[in-house]
Amino acid sequence: MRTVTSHGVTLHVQVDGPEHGPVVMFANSLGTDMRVWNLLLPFLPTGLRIVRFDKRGHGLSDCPDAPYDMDTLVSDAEAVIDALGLQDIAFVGLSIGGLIGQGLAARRPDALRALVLMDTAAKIGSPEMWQDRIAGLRAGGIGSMADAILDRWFAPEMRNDTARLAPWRNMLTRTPIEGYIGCCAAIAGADFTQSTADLTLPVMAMAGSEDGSTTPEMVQATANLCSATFHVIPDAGHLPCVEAPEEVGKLISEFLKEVGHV
Ligand SMILES: O=C(O)CC1=CCC(=O)O1
Repeated sequence: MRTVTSHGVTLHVQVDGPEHGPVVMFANSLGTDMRVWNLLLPFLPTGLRIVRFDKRGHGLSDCPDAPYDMDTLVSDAEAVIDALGLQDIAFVGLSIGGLIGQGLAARRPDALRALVLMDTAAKIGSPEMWQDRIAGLRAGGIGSMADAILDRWFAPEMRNDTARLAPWRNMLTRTPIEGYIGCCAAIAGADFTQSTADLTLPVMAMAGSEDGSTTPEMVQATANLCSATFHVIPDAGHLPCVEAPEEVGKLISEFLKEVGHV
């Protein structure tokens, strides 16, 4: 376990693999922490230097009061890159993590060599939708919305498997409310349509066929913006790295080979 400080906020960082291995850096989604990648990692090539961090307000990172903005979340990822001296990074971003990845690719073309956009888009939802969610969270807490959120996260087979679902429900409902709301506010204000259209690095995008949050159509529209290849993961929702880790691992491994990262 390591820590990096960004704007006075301590971020929890985990680095695994050989010091000089090709770097793959991950950014997780709203209401999850870096453990969302645990099932996927065994399906990636050996010898990678795997860098994960908990974005502010999530996991073991500090949780300042809401609201946050996307510029700050991108700066947090940049602080991790600079503190660890990372270069030639293949960045994998899930949902809000994919927004962070798009912002980072535009801001730090010197540091990123490839981007994987997983169940994300250049713009997710509308500011009104996020303000409504924030109002609901302030009124009833995350628990009051957990069923609706899990319906978007997972396809029916996993949703109906109480034991398999339990750790993810617990991860979601144990997310600090300020951290969750802070990130909702950041998503509400983020629109990378223009800068993502200007990206020149290789990008691969994917979406779970049953994703109720960033639908395959939304993800494909963002893939088209930046000439990314696009894949649909059958029978998976918003977190295909959890529901279909082997298939996601195969796609990422092939992409890393295609771009000469491994
Ligand atoms: O809760 C959702 O709708 C899923 C989601 C949207 C952005 C994110 O990171 O997760």
